[in-house]
Amino acid sequence: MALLEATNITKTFGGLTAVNDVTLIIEKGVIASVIGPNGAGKTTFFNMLTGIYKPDKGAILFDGKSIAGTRPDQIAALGMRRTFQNIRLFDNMTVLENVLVGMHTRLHVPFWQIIASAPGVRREETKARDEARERLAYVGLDAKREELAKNLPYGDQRRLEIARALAGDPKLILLDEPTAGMNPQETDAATGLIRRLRDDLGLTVVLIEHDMRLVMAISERISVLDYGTKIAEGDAHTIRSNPRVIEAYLGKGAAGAAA
Ligand SMILES: Nc1ncnc2c1ncn2[C@@H]1O[C@H](COP(=O)(O)OP(=O)(O)OP(=O)(O)O)[C@@H](O)[C@H]1O
Repeated sequence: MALLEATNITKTFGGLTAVNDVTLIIEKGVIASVIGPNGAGKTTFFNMLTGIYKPDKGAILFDGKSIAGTRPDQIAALGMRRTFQNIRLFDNMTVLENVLVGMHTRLHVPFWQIIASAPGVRREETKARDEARERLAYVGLDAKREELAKNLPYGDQRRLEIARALAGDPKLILLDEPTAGMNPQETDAATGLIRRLRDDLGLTVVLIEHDMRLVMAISERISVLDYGTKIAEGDAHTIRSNPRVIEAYLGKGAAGAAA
């Protein structure tokens, strides 16, 4: 069974169809990418998967459960986590606190115990801190855990977003432009990290990415959106030579010129 099955989903904003009847099936354990020119509907698509928008039409099954229209926090608790195109960290919190926030869906103490600062709460807190530090160590940021998020270099902020997404022990992680704004060294490090998420942690990874070198190197399956419609799908070799994809990126007539 696929981990994620989004079937025929559509989202319109006023007169604009941002995502048009798109189907995406993600098998467990793959690294997949969704690509397409600016405004193609990629982020809107992610926003429907993660509950930020409800699709106007279509079905989304995650791990066998129907989730279209489910709240983002509930979807996160089911094991689908994401990072954002525009980094969304709590700037004035420390690196460690940012990861602890990501774990809130998993704390198992009732609200009244938190108010009363009961021993059970302290135990949970210690456990949560240990786990958060483990995630930070995994992305290489444990030594910076007491720094404010806003003071981290850009590449570290993106890694912190990944650590926070990992804090919920997800099954599926959606990365929206994980290397945007990175220099080549940071991009190489991020590529290695994304591979390890799958190879070491067994996660399923779906990314939106504009860096074609990264997409082609890392993805087993690539889906291409253009004006909200899926125009191609397949492995890197298939996508690279698809005339509709070349046209979408380079304009009409480009496919012939590129051949
Ligand atoms: N909340 C919204 N209200 C109105 N229009 C929107 C909204 N969100 C997205 N759109 C429009 O939907 C279309 C798809 O946008 P989306 O951000 O999903 O594209 P994208 O492929 O992620 O683009 P980029 O690569 O530039 O991030 C665009 O025309 C965009 O202007």
